Amino acid sequence: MKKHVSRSRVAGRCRAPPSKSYTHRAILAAGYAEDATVEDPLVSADTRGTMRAVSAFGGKVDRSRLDIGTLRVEGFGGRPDVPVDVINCENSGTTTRLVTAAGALADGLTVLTGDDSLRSRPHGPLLDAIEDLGGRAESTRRNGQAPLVVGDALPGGTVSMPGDVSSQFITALLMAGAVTEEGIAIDLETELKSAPYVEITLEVLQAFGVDAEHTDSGFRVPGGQQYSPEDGSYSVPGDFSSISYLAAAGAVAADEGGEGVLVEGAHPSAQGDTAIVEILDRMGAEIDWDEDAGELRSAGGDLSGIEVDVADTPDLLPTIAAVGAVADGDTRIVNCEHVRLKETDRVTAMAEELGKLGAEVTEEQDTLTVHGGESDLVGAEVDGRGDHRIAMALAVAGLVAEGTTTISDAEHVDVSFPDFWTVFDDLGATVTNA
Ligand SMILES: O=C(O)C1=C[C@@H](OP(=O)(O)O)[C@@H](O)[C@H](O)C1
Ligand SMILES: C=C(OP(=O)(O)O)C(=O)O
Repeated sequence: MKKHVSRSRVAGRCRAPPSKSYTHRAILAAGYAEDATVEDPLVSADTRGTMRAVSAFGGKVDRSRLDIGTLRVEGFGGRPDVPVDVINCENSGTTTRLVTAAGALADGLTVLTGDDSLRSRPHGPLLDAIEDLGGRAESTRRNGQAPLVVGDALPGGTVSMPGDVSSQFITALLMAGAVTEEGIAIDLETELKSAPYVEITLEVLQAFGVDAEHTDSGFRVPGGQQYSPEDGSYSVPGDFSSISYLAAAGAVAADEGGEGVLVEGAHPSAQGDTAIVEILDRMGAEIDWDEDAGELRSAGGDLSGIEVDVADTPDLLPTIAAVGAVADGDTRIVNCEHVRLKETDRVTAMAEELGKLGAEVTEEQDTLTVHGGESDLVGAEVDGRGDHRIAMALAVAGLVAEGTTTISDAEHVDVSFPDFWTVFDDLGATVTNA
């Protein structure tokens, strides 16, 4: 599906969708539990994958009360059953990694696959770790990519693994490790990238009554634990990766000193992507975050380029690049090599797609520099590359580009922000179907 976005101004109130990262963890944690409700979950293509996995493992996911924001999960209670069929994780890396470790707990084999993008993403270090911990974990093509076959009742133990490919490997092992006999200790061989996502995991584990902790060399979770949330329920906060597009829209296309874009549901949490507030502020946008009210207001200003380190916040790269294309001077996005391992290589994707709009961009392996203000952006046909974040970031650039920008693969917003186009339109963006 293609969407046309024409140059427009935005303003008004909107609501952040619930966090994808918290929702995945809460649904799987509820699966590990006997019984739990997840309040305000994100229901999107990716989180439906995690729901399917919990069902495949013998849990029951009751969606009948989603109209009031409640997802009821009757868990499989500890070790999962052996699924009767292959689990299709579609486009979701989080589902794949978290379910790989869960499947390794079962007394049999679980087979996981996904779409073309997912089947090109790396899982090797997680598979090696599971093997080292006494389980079975193989890639059918022996290239570390899905389809994957995992199982054989992972007993746990201590394992060394790199931390610079995906933090989801750590999250997966911590969540599964809690129900192993021996627990799991992870020694990191490299620096940890995307570290705040492991903090999200620790926060959710704690809310489900599971102990896990940092160690000098990595993380540790004792075995033999039971998942059980206080009061039987867990409530999901708003998603700051999704908020980044709304705040960025305000920064590039809401009048300075005006009402701006006001995002509700923006409460503080462990999400590293709350850094978007400080980043847009440093770039010169008018940003006010009322943390108690959970309201973030963003309006325009004289934007200028800055240097941003995305080691902890890979999902912000497309947003920052889009704003950088509008700002004066260079925006240098450093430490971004791991952003090449997402739904698509987002470093190349943003360099090439912003280039089609007339931006000058220099791509290096670990750095993306957007030379803003060199020339005005001009609407063009751009490719969403089957990647929700590329499509949404290009929509932000489309607000400023002269004329009309046509974005392909626009339906992929369903992965993390299903209402994106409606919310964008309600804020005043001129969006039409192609
Ligand atoms: O654990 C999570 O919820 C996520 C971790 C990050 O991935 P990596 O740890 O692979 O960088 C992030 O990019 C992804 O969107 C969600
Ligand atoms: C990379 C992402 O998610 P996942 O790894 O779950 O596919 C994302 O949402 O940007």
